[in-house]
Amino acid sequence: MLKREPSENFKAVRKSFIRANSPIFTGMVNVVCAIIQKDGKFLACRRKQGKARGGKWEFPGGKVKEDESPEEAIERELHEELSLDVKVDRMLGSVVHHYPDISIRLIAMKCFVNGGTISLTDHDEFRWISLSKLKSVDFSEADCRIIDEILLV
Ligand SMILES: Nc1nc2c([nH]c(=O)n2[C@H]2C[C@H](O)[C@@H](COP(=O)(O)OP(=O)(O)OP(=O)(O)O)O2)c(=O)[nH]1
Repeated sequence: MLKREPSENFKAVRKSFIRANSPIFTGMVNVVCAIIQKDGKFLACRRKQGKARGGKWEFPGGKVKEDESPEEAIERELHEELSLDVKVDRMLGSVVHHYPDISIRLIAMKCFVNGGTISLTDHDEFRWISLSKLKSVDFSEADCRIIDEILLV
């Protein structure tokens, strides 16, 4: 099948869309997190002490850089932080959350693992958690909303 490259116009529109969502315009930091399932359980990681929200559990990911798409960001972050090669299946949704130090738009991306084994750098523990147990884990506030508003509906 013929694979067409995106046109220059499409690339320019995509770039300005990403810019328009940058913290400079919105005052909000875009953070992507990966929803990865294995045998019906969800991958969660605990942030190291000393980091913002240290000790809290989260879905792994990180901040989207300027000129980076959410898909590129999640693939980069999972590689950097967990040594996992992931591919995005689809975007599940997002929540906006205001912490005292930062306002974030947390974007949940359903991903599948393409390769690698988990090796932690920014987290000190990881777990596979069943849907019914998600509510009993001490997740960051924004992630609790991802659980309530996206995963449990
Ligand atoms: N990665 C991630 N961050 C989350 C989640 N939920 C949540 O509230 N956060 C917060 C924690 C941080 O304040 C912010 C993301 O920062 P981060 O430290 O993970 O980002 P980063 O890897 O790009 O790190 P850095 O370069 O700023 O150190 O969003 C989540 O599920 N995953």
